[in-house]
Amino acid sequence: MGGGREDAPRQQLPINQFEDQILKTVASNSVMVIIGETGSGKTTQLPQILHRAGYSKKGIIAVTQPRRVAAVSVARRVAYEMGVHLGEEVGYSIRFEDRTSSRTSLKYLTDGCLLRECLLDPKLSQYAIIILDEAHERTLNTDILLGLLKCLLRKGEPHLKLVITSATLDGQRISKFFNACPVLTIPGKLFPVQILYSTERPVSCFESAIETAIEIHVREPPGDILLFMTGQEEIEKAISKLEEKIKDLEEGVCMDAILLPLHASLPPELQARVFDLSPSNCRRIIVATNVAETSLTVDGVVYVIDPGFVKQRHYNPSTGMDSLSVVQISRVQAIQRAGRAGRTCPGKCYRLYPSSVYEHEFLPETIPEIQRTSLAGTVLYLKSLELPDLDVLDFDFLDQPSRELLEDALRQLHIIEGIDNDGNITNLGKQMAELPLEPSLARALLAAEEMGCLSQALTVAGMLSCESIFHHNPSKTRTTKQKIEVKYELPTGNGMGDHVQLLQIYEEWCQSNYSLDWCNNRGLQRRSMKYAKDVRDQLAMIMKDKCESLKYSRVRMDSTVEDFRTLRKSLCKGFANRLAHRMTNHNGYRILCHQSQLVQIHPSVCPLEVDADGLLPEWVLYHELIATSRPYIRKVCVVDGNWIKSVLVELETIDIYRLSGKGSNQGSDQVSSLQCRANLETANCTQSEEGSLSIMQEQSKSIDAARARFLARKKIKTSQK
Ligand SMILES: Nc1ncnc2c1ncn2[C@@H]1O[C@H](COP(=O)(O)OP(=O)(O)OP(=O)(O)O)[C@@H](O)[C@H]1O
Repeated sequence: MGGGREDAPRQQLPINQFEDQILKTVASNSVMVIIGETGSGKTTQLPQILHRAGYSKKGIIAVTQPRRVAAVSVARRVAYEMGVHLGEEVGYSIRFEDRTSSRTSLKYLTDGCLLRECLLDPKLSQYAIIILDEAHERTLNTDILLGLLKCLLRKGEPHLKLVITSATLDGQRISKFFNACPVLTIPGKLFPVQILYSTERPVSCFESAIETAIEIHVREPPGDILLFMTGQEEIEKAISKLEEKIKDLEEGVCMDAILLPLHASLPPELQARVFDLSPSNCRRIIVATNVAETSLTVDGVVYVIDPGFVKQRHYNPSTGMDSLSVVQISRVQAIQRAGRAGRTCPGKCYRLYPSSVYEHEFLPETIPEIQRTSLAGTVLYLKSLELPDLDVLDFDFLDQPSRELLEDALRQLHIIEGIDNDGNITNLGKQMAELPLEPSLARALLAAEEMGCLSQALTVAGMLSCESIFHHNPSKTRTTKQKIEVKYELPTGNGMGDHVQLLQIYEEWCQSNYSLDWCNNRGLQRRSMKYAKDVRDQLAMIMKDKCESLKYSRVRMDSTVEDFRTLRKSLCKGFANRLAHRMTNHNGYRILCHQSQLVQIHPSVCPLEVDADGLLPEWVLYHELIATSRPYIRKVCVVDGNWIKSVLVELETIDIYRLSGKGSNQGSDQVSSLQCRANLETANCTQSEEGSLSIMQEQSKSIDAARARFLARKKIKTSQK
């Protein structure tokens, strides 16, 4: 097999038995779908098959992955199999990290990276073949790529071929989307996985997961365990619980254990630890979120524990609110999870739910992200491509997002000046789309460049890009200070909010020469700070290419109150769509852009200035509006009402009909902008628990509606069968 390393099982991988058939189909078609079981070799072998057949002489073979961890680990594996150095013939490209060279012929990259490349080269001329891998995940980016590539191939790009692969996707539906392209189904996998169901749903899934892990550890033969949890906090809790329980086990009753977390906000070097082989006579227990669900082969994993839940973000366009809720996984996800076992030897998957739940309660597929996320970035992106026949509202998506989501995106973009009154992309909008940031943050950077505070804005963008720089939520830090051993207080943001505080923290850290001790003594995670620095450096490079004011992008260490003020003004430009106004007599806020939202400042926000009556600032902007136990705004910055006057006028005049290219209308769709005005005028009414409750109810109704729409589509499909 090529000039790379030989190992028997690799030759036996099911996909390698279909080499001739795959090559014949690719040769005579521009698009094809390959459905093969988990572990059949789609991700690692298919690109090598095409490479051996000479396709990489015509251009690069690209393989997209929805997740960064997968792109990196699979590229590493394929480089190893081919016996080449990573970054040369085989490389990867993820946001803020490119490990490819002019010799690269197999390139693993995240779907987001490929989308960015389309901006610079809409014909993707350097590629011979694009493999859209893990299409079943239905990430927003993969869905956009499906539509764009369809558009590109329809125009007849003879140099380009497309292969869509999945273990569990409905191949016929994709085939129909691509004019009945051929579907090749590859049966079989290398090793069997035994599925074990619980007889009933446990009272506590968490406890049951811990017990199952301990039981496997005590009773089952050697082999690593992969346990799925819903988020970082739960993972940390599970690891300390497992630690306790393992310590309590009698000596000699079982082998040693190594506990490893795996989640997206873990820095790459710690993520990579799960791919190291375990020392002999030692069992690794990997506790992971769904980042470990697809694509990954963690050599040594024999046992998978699947509690059947996942944390899912859901955006409601009528409230502008994101909710992060724990929901049941889909059957596709359950299959993927089980597929993490049985890759290098036979395995077992413990499903902590009965088979009836799997059959009757789980959705067949995951609701596509495009139907449950804010589409401002997507719409801006599509508009920036300026394809002559592309109408964003009628873009050919595999599953159409709701009209409400698309119109919400247009409204957001108009407020931050990314599109004009007729819905056309502005020059600013084009520049925003070129930055690898969400539109609001991109707009704020551009405004900062104009106002002379680019250095500060770059720092804030870097700091906002990490999940949390604090070892713990700062509100908790204050109460458990003794435990965390915080020796020095952090800067406070001078009452102006989180953005200023983040800037002050970074500048002080910079003064300490990026010292580890400085972080430790202040309860900060050095890794997150380092990540913020890397992102800041990358953004500074990008801005340097875009404009000539690099002198401003070097880290300033001495920002003054005047600089804080300019920074806050520039943030107003980007976050004009995320402004909140305090109610007259108490500290509840109303969201401006979305029909009288009532929200509160999240406890994690740094202390804001209060007036003599104990009232918080009148105007704030926020980074996140999220429904947890109640609707909260997080990452908040104090602004001056005088800076946002033009936004308030703008909000009154938005004409959604015109924005969506349907001419002008003075009718009902203006209601929401007028509502914003009404919100301001009636801002003296009191916020009540019912207010919060009704928002939560609204949110859950919206999740239900998305689910119902999804199921309706499934029903139609079944009845057509
Ligand atoms: N890092 C690795 N270490 C050991 N074996 C590996 C590794 N990566 C892949 N393999 C072997 O190659 C097989 C095929 O992996 P590959 O990722 O190509 O499958 P796949 O069909 O893409 O699976 P999935 O649908 O789960 O992504 C694995 O089952 C395993 O036997």
